[in-house]
Amino acid sequence: MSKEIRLATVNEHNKATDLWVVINNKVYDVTKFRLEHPGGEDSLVDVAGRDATKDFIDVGHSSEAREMLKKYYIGELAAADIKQKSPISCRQVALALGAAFIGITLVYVIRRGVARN
Ligand code: HEM
Repeated sequence: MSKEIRLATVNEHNKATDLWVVINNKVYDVTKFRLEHPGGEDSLVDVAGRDATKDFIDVGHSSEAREMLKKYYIGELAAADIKQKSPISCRQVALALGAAFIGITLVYVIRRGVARN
């Protein structure tokens, strides 16, 4: 089993010469990579010791960049530090409301049609 790393531990590795980041609940040591990073050293130092998932995704990194991550993988973020997603997403609520609205409208239209005849 892969090693579980606490977020508090990741937070300690927050400088250029000791640089860990979390991306998609996986922990990476990019201390050496920072000097080779095509997006510059600073963008990595800015997120040192913390969750960089959003920053990494926002840049729109290539599949090559995502593939490179494997090289720097050191472990999984501890389960206790993983934010649980709400079981019901906003999208599901919107879909359910949309379906209910269409259903009610259909019943109304059909009933009016039946009443006319
Ligand atoms: C930690 C793992 C990371 C790896 C392995 C990585 C790798 C790369 C690679 C290979 C590129 C070249 C373009 C591409 O192939 O997409 C790139 C560009 C870039 N990266 Fe990263 N990156 C990482 C994290 C980050 C983070 C956390 C940020 C932002 C805070 C960032 C910001 C950028 C920027 C601004 C560019 C330049 C984009 C451009 O000029 O088009 N990267 N990165």
